[in-house]
Amino acid sequence: KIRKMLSNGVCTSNVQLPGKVAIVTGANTGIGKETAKDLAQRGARVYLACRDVDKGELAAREIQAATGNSQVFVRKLDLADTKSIRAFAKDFLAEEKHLHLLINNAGVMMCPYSKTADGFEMHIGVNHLGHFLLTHLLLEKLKESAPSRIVNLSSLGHHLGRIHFHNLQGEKFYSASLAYCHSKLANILFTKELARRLKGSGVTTYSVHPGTVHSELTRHSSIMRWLWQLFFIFIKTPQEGAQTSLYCALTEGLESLSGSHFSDCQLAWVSYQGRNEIIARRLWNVSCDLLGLPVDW
Ligand SMILES: NC(=O)C1=CN([C@@H]2O[C@H](COP(=O)(O)OP(=O)(O)OC[C@H]3O[C@@H](n4cnc5c(N)ncnc54)[C@H](OP(=O)(O)O)[C@@H]3O)[C@@H](O)[C@H]2O)C=CC1
Ligand SMILES: CC1=C(/C=C/C(C)=C/C=C/C(C)=C/C=O)C(C)(C)CCC1
Repeated sequence: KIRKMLSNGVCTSNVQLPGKVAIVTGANTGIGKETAKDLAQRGARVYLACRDVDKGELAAREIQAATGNSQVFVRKLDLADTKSIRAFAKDFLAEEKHLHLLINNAGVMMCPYSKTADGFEMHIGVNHLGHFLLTHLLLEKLKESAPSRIVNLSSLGHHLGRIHFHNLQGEKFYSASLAYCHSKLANILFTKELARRLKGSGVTTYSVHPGTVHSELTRHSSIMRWLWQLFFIFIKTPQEGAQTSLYCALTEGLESLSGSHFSDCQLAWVSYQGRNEIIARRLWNVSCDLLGLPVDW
């Protein structure tokens, strides 16, 4: 009861999604799985974009059984490898005529220093650059399918984040927890800049702090796992953690708030850096440069 009282924010939308197509990244577990389940329950065709297809298949079967929706598919997507991201997008674009919801949910936290296949530091590489490239590759389809939405999972931790352009890959100095926060700030800046560029396109975008949620995110930190267990009463279930993503994906009339940050199904405060349009534009340009993309898309 106490936890229910503390975990504010329930997506109360009754919107049904027959004929709608959604992608949820990192949907084999945690918040992503619950988000995918809810979208499937509403009748959407849901693609679980997972780096481990076997884990994805288990989740898909569970979702199909729970919702009675057989239109739940698993596709391989490793956000730590731009080749995998491009292959995922190519196959999806060949397979589907529409894309109405892109939930950029997958994430890693507090990894020991490591690099993606393309040499990016793991947090910025997976959490920001991977989703940046994925969004780029799917944007035309989202525009063609408008009204459509992109939801980016960020975190309260973005408040501790800074974009150190001279050390974006953590090569000069590295802290596993701060690297996570930097990448979550990048998610917010990406959302803001994307919203600005998408004005009038019918595609809107939102960033989300899901709350503090029981999941596998703490896998790299025994202290975090211990804290989560000790204070379990304050920690949301993945289903509760999915509510703000669902709110942003489904709530009618949210279009004018494109680019905003949400927590507990309401507008949430963003750090000073997270509101800085100059940093947002510079991060956009640097991200395009790193990924070999044109700046205007
Ligand atoms: N839990 C929390 O308290 C909070 C979570 N968030 C954010 O919510 C989002 C979901 O997290 P949560 O459900 O808690 O965490 P989980 O660790 O439970 O789930 C993360 C998902 O991301 C996937 N993933 C990780 N790396 C990659 C990759 N390289 N390519 C594709 N998928 C990948 C994981 O796959 P696999 O199972 O194969 O590892 C898993 O499916 C994250 O973006 C996180 O930052 C924000 C604030 C708080
Ligand atoms: C201070 C405090 C807590 C708060 C933890 C917070 C605020 C964690 C945030 C985690 C994030 C943002 C993770 C992923 O992005 C607990 C553990 C509830 C227990 C009580 C003491």
